[in-house]
Amino acid sequence: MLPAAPAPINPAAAAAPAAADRTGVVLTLEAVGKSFGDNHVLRDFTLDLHRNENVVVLGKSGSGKSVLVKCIIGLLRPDAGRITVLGQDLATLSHATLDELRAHLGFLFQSNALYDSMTVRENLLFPLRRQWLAHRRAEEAELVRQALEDVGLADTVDKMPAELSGGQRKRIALARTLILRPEIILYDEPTTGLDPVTAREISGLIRSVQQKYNTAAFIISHDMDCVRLVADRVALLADGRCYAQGTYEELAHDPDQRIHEFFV
Ligand SMILES: Nc1ncnc2c1ncn2[C@@H]1O[C@H](COP(=O)(O)OP(=O)(O)OP(=O)(O)O)[C@@H](O)[C@H]1O
Repeated sequence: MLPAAPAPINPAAAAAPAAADRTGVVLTLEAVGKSFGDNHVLRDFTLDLHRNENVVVLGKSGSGKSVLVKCIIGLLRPDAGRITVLGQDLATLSHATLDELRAHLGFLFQSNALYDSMTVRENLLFPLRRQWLAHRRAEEAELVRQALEDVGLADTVDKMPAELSGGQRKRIALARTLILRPEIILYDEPTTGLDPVTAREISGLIRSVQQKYNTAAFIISHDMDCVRLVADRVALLADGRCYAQGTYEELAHDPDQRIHEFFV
């Protein structure tokens, strides 16, 4: 069971799992290229993500992080290279198969994308019903309870999003993602707009989710405190490629100026 929020994050609990099983590759980006006219946003971008691994992609504004995420979820088609998600080459998939594959991916958007006119319970039920998991109807209440407990907000089930704080809305958005038990979660700037304490709690929660569900996460973040807390590996996107990758500590001590400037 995950620690109830908003318990202070224990740095030890937020550390990388010591004996994590990282044998399986769940996402492969091989020499991915994407241009818009003369704007060559991605050129030869290569990166792997393993099961139970959190990879954070760093990059300057406009470097192509969102384009990369859109390519991974099949909203944009790369001009070059190959993207394999859970063993499936995206370029070969029909719309229907791509939709099925997306059911194994969770997204946490910067905006949270909660439905304001729905209660927390209805927000959580929405993805279940959209995925036509009708056979699970009997379990729905339990799934909602478990997902809310995972994010430490079991008592908010009948509230409206407008009644919640920014940090609570982020947690509910994560609960809504977790309810489908995704194998990979994509986080887009998960701590943007939150105060430092709440941001740290969300970072701890990202770690807790990883440890409880063995999920892999592909995380876009500018918040270096979040990066330090959640990343097993950091990849730097520059000039359209994976300019450098390593642990937070490795990159933080790299003398290369282009890497160093993110860590000062
Ligand atoms: N649909 C599109 N059509 C044309 N150009 C696009 C499109 N989507 C993105 N771009 C361009 O691709 C480049 C990278 O954009 P992207 O949004 O991926 O940057 P980012 O790294 O996510 O930036 P930020 O950190 O500011 O969100 C930008 O020059 C942008 O104008």
